[in-house]
Amino acid sequence: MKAIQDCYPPKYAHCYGCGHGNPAGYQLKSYLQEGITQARFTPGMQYSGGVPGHVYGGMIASLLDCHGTASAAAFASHERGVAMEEQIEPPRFVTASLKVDFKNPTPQGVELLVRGELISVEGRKVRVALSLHANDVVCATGEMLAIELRAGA
Ligand SMILES: CCCCCCCCCCCC(=O)SCCNC(=O)CCNC(=O)[C@H](O)C(C)(C)COP(=O)(O)OP(=O)(O)OC[C@H]1O[C@@H](n2cnc3c(N)ncnc32)[C@H](O)[C@@H]1OP(=O)(O)O
Repeated sequence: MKAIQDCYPPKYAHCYGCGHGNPAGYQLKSYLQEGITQARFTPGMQYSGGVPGHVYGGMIASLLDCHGTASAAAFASHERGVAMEEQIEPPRFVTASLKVDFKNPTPQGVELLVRGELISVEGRKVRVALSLHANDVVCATGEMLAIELRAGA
């Protein structure tokens, strides 16, 4: 199955978190299946937070950020009745607002699961509920407002 980010054309594939054309980035891969988006990622040990053994909060926020915009593009496409991979120019969403709640420490050295669920689509605005899990524990939740860029932007 093709990842949502792998549908981004090369000129939009340089995002540090999710661009498949950025060899120094995370190259996050998100998938839409049965109405839910999911991504899996294991941060390197250099992304240590202040407490030994815990992941840095900025890393967690960036995973929610990149998974959220990918989710918004996939959800909006689905609402329009077309899959991401069927489009030459899929919709481009950027983060206007991202709220993160850190619920539990996120352990290092563990594969993290990031999930997204559609809250609403209102014109160019897509709201996505996000969560990040480690060992089946919810470590963070979030809510994103993603905005579709205007044509030609
Ligand atoms: C093909 C694959 C590509 C793939 C591309 C790959 C992208 C990967 C992105 C990774 C995630 C990121 O880090 S993205 C990078 C971080 N984000 C950014 O740099 C975005 C910076 N901000 C902007 O460029 C701009 O503010 C935009 C594009 C978000 C919105 O500007 P605009 O297009 O002029 O739209 P504007 O009229 O202002 O707003 C539209 C509607 O949204 C509302 N709105 C706007 N901002 C907010 C806000 N913060 N909180 C609440 N509501 C807001 C407005 O009230 C309005 O509602 P109403 O009046 O219509 O009701």
